[in-house]
Amino acid sequence: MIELSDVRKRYRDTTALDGVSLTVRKGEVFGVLGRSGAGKSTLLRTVNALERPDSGSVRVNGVEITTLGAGELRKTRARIGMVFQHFHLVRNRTVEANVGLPLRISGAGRAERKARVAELLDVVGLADKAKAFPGQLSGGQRQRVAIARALAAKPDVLLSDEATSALDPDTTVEILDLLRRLNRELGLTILLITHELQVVTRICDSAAVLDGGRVTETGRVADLLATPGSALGRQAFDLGDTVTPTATRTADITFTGAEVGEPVVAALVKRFDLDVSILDAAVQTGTGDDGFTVGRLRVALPDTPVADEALAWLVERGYGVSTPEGGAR
Ligand SMILES: Nc1ncnc2c1ncn2[C@@H]1O[C@H](COP(=O)(O)OP(=O)(O)OP(=O)(O)O)[C@@H](O)[C@H]1O
Repeated sequence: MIELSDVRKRYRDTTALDGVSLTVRKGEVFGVLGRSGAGKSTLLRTVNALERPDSGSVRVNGVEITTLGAGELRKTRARIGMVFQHFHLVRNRTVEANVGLPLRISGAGRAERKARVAELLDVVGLADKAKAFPGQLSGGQRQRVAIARALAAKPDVLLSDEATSALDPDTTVEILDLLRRLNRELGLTILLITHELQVVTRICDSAAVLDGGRVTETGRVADLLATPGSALGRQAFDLGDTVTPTATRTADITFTGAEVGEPVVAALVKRFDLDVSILDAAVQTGTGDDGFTVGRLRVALPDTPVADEALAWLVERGYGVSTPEGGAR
């Protein structure tokens, strides 16, 4: 659906994108996670052709957009919706006028506009706010209006530029869940950029971590979380700097949905007669890939050959085992 291949972009002495390749499949929610300055906005702007990369290929729906002329570009852009951190609504227009704006621009008649706007406001849960002005709405409601407007032209792709960064935690969750629902119900492909890990773990099927203009890891979110040594997993399971008692070793055991209920510590104690202490634990659940649960447990074990054997046994059974520094065992 969206395919970037070796995309490079420099601004004078700054390399914003340094050979970015990634694939967003049709119908998925894909998150690009990165710190400020990582290149996220530049990446998003290359996808809707607001920015032309210096080199590399950007394909949207099979169309190479880096070489399109103005007319073709307008057509392609019409199939791409966009939402922003600060909503960008027209203040002195009502909610319904804001949502109907793209339809007015594309020349839709009054009756068609009215029907479509009513439908869109219903979808985002704001049917009762049609006559309100943006200034009378909460941040979350404004973002719903912006989402309705982005959907007006029935795009195949929605690009989200930090859509929840200006919202409080509860409203963030509401907007994320709305995006997820739109993805499911409309089959909408969503590419979002964010610096918030929670956005990725909560609604994304797949993700890429962007650092210094490079993709440092990419894949399905559940797989990235389950992979020992992944940066996403390290951030998500922030197990901290737990002190290892002397004469023991520390191991991180990562488990996925199917294994969550298994008493792994009890198994180690019983089967290997080991003295195991739980130092820390965290679980991540997401709606990506129709729901996943991945957990990580930090344990202290005696530094003995039996402990080696026990950890190898866990690996054989499909658990991820790593040292807390992040290196895979
Ligand atoms: N128009 C521009 N001119 C010069 N430098 C730019 C321009 N746009 C971006 N940059 C630089 O490119 C790098 C990547 O910027 P970009 O805005 O893509 O990062 P970002 O991850 O979106 O950051 P943020 O989350 O702070 O918006 C930064 O070093 C930035 O200063």
